[in-house]
Amino acid sequence: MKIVGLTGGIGSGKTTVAKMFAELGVPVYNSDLEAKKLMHSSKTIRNKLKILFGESAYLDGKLNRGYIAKSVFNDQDLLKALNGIVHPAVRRHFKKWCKKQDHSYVIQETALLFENRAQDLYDKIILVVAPKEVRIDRLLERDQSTREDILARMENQLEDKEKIPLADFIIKNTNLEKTGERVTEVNRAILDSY
Ligand SMILES: CC(C)(COP(=O)(O)OP(=O)(O)OC[C@H]1O[C@@H](n2cnc3c(N)ncnc32)[C@H](O)[C@@H]1O)[C@@H](O)C(=O)NCCC(=O)NCCS
Ligand SMILES: Nc1ncnc2c1ncn2[C@@H]1O[C@H](COP(=O)(O)OP(=O)(O)OP(=O)(O)O)[C@@H](O)[C@H]1O
Repeated sequence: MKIVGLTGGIGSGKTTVAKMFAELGVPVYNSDLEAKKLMHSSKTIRNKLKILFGESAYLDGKLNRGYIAKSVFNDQDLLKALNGIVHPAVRRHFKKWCKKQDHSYVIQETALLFENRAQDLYDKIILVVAPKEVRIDRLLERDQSTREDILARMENQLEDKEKIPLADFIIKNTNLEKTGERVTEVNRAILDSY
């Protein structure tokens, strides 16, 4: 079974594109979602996060996302420490998940693929792109975040122009119908390449 990475900057439309692949029968692993589940369910991770962020890491037993986000996206060392706790656990969990899938390829949706220099873990890499201002507008509409919050996350991610030469397939996501057509095309190209 081949492993395909699906990445893109914040608000590019990774999850939207991942759902389109899932509709074509491709098993999809959402790293953001699974990371959060692990941060909730793993006692080891909970304890490490409490040491790093104090008791405020959890609020009423639930991950205090707002507090953690505010802390890490303005502090590189803290962000590195958080990534160092969460990312290895996600990698282990993903490997186990893969063993349960039955398809010629699976997709791992992950925001920080190139940032983590994880290219070698994948057989193919799909990059979702959209203009920065479009991404910001989408996020302002979707979340309660401010422009400043969004820019702080973007600053911890590579620019599209740095990622484009490193990807096998680019999906430009500005028009949903065209994105759907491109997803069908990329799925076919991946199936034909094995
Ligand atoms: C800081 C947290 C609590 C904020 O939660 P929140 O629900 O607001 O955001 P969510 O996880 O849905 O991420 C939304 C987007 O933010 C960006 N983002 C998230 N984590 C990071 C990070 N470590 N570095 C840069 N950008 C990030 C990505 O574009 C991501 O798609 C959360 O993102 C987190 O726990 N991050 C650390 C784990 C991680 O790196 N996850 C991403 C890949 S495994
Ligand atoms: N082509 C599009 N046209 C209009 N809206 C879109 C399009 N693609 C995605 N959206 C909307 O933009 C927002 C961001 O999309 P999505 O959640 O798929 O991005 P993401 O890259 O997974 O985001 P994040 O990095 O925050 O996880 C969502 O509200 C989604 O419905």
